[in-house]
Amino acid sequence: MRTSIATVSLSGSLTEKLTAASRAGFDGVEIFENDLLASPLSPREIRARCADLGLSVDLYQPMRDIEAVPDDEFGRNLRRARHKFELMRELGADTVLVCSSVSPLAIDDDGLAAEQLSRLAALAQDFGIRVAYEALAWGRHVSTYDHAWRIVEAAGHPALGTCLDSFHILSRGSDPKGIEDIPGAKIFFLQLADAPLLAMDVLQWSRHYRCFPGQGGFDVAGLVGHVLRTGYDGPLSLEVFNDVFRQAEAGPTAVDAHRSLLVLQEAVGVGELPAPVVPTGVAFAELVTPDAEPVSALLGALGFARTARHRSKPVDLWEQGEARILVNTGPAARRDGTGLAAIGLESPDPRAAARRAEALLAPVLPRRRAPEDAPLDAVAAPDGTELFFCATGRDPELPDWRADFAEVPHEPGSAAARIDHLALVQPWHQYDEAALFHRSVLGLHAQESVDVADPYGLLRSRAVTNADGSVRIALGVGAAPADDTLHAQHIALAVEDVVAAARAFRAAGGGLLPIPANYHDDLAARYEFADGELETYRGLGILYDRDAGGVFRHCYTRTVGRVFFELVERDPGYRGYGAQNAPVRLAAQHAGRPAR
Ligand SMILES: O=C(O)c1ccc(O)c(O)c1
Ligand SMILES: [Mg+2]
Repeated sequence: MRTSIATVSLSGSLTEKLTAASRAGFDGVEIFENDLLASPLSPREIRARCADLGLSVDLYQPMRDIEAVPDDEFGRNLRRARHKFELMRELGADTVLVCSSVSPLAIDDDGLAAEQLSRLAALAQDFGIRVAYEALAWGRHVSTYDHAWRIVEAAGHPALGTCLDSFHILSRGSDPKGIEDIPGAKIFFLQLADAPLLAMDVLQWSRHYRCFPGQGGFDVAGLVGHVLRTGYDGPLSLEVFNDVFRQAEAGPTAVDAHRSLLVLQEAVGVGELPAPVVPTGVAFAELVTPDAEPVSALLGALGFARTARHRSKPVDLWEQGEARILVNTGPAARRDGTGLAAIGLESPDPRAAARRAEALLAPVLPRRRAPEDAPLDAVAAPDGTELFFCATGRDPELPDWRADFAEVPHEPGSAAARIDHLALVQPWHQYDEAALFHRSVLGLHAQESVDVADPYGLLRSRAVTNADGSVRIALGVGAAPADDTLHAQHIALAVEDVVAAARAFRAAGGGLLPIPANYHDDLAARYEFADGELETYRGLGILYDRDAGGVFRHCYTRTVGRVFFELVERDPGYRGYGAQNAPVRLAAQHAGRPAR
């Protein structure tokens, strides 16, 4: 289907918005009047720019407070409309959106509304323009889509149809099934937006919190299904008022937006995307560091052995049980400092996984870094993390990343560990995008978002997982840029006995994050422990959580650069990540930071 986006959904000048929409692959745009008014380009020049960019002008909007008013007022409205229709002719836009009136002058009289809209449509028709009437959820007398349709139907003018907007329909709790009672040819336009489920005034909700389909709590795909069954054949158009997107760079937002429509079309059974290939485990996590020494010391104390070295690059492989960490001291590290740069995901079909990612607009990374390297499929996540699709030692037909590594002499490791989860820091404006990306590109399931108090801000975190929990990625975002997200990036290792692992780590010279005594005093109030158990936790800085499925015990290492490790002992039924304890952890990490 054709895809379109309202210019209000993107940041920047009108030309920046148009360029971003075109680059991301949209077919058309809805031009918001304010964007046009503020543009130095004339309507004709805007039309030419859109044509150059391969964009059609699918809608001009909005016209407000037109209908159901006293006759003299309506006369003035028609005069205003004539001006706009002349402008639209220059602009090359053939459909105008009219929002249901919010004016105190509007009269609660459907007959009058129908008659005046019909007169407006007659004028529009002279200009070759169609009028699409939309019910705003906060309209004065018309606030539901079925009401707007009844008025359009009563008007009975060929140049008058309705515009459906998923936000207005779903925020009001209207049943979208009734859409199927509208003839598709009378649905002149379809605007799509999702939103998080919030209990707030609907106007504020609409103007500040809309998001792209799949990023909120509405069943937008279900609504689109109803619309398609009417025979609607216009574009799927995104109209998203969102405070974050207003500030974020238009280019990435437009890509995010277009991805949401690709996923939506897949959900309603139109368009063709390669099927998701869900990862089945974590092959490795890759740290980059300009200084291998502290990272090696940390890994050594955690029980990892350096088992192999890359044949052509400054990359070491460290292993412990099933957990594998690559330590890369190449050029990227000198630029970015110590951090988590890449994740290897076990994939049943690495090529197909990459094809889906590419179809969903993920940047594809070169398959071969050097002529002698194994050809690996990899893409970049929105936060820049490189995702490698791996087949580790599974199939001689598939390239194995380990073939690039030559074993080095090492002691056999004793401890058993695997990667329980990885926590990534998202850019502040890409939290929703990150969840949609991991869900749609990787086929992971997104858990509820949790808010965690940080002494200097708020951390929001949302985990994406596969069905058996062998892939768990926590996507976090801090309120404050850069500095306060310092302590969110980490690698959590699942161990069989966290007490033994913490003791061994400490005995090997590792530094555990100290946890305040108040925390353990509170644990004593909340739970009953065996004799000495709590004292053990207190001594090691082990935190404790419990849900219906079981117990979670965990502790943290000191931070190196932007990354730290967590040791976790998870009962199989426990689903969380100890979010309950995260404020204490964050405070302890801040307290332990060198003074600035
Ligand atoms: O918030 C508004 O005023 C507004 C304007 C035009 C729309 O299409 C809409 O859904 C909302
Ligand atoms: Mg709308």
